[in-house]
Amino acid sequence: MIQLVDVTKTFDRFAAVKGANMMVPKGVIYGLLGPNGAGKTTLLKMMAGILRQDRGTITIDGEELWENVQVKQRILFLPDFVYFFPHATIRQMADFYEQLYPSFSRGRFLELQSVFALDPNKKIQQFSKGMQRQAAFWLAFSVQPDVLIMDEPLDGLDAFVRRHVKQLLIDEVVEREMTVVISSHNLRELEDLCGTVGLMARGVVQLERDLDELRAGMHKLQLAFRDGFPGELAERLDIVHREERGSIAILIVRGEKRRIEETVRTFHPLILDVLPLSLEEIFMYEMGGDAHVRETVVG
Ligand SMILES: Nc1ncnc2c1ncn2[C@@H]1O[C@H](COP(=O)(O)OP(=O)(O)OP(=O)(O)O)[C@@H](O)[C@H]1O
Repeated sequence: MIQLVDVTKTFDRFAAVKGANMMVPKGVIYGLLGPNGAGKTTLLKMMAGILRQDRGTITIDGEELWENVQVKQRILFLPDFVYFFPHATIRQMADFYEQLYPSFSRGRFLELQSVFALDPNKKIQQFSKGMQRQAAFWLAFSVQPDVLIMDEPLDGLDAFVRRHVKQLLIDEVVEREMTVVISSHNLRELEDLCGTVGLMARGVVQLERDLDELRAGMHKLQLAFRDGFPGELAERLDIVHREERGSIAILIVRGEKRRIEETVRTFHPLILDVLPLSLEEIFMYEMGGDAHVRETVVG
């Protein structure tokens, strides 16, 4: 489990991360969402032990991270701009990773050659940007880390490779209980991958949600009543949004579907339809007040 408590990082008096709290259980894929400049990269670098926080604590399975070699050997960080030694080939980088990480698996490296289809003896700098990113994934999966932290890693990968990489991530989580933290400014990019999403804005993790719970906790209703919408019903529901289209009322309501239906039925509606909401719609309503964050994250 990764835990951040009251973590702050300031650059030249500018607080990029301001008292952030975050909890990532073992064996989940956690999506860190947020607009440009929200503080995601700064937070991930601290979580990977590359940057030191000014205040607060970061622990992995209860152990302090900073300058703790044993803990850091279990973590791999994939930055948004991946660095390779000048003139190095994938094979040479693999040799380097093998020295650095006791968990590096030569067998896994050879196995993944068929997935990534890159020449391991070619200089990485001669690959295209997307191919270099694939090389970084190939090496990362060969390291078999307990914790994989990635900063917008899917940018620049074509749809085919992206699907393969997502599947490999899911397999590693299911088979080895690897913990994954992945940042993006696009909810759509993460929704088929992540179980939990944290939303970061202005240096703070504003909300953390389990996506299944989020989906189960908000619904869209279409309702009609013989004598207009009963005022008492509005008081008994947790209404996030309401609009009228002729005699039909459209409501966005927080709560469990069965309970909402039971409550509405006691008012004898002529029409009661409960419609599913997309994750994007749910996020939009959850972040109602913050139009900038909402637009950047859900597009
Ligand atoms: N080394 C640094 N020195 C000064 N300011 C920095 C430094 N690194 C980050 N910042 C500032 O901290 C804020 C957060 O930056 P960060 O890169 O963490 O955001 P982000 O959420 O990853 O953004 P993006 O989605 O654009 O990559 C920005 O205002 C940035 O200018």
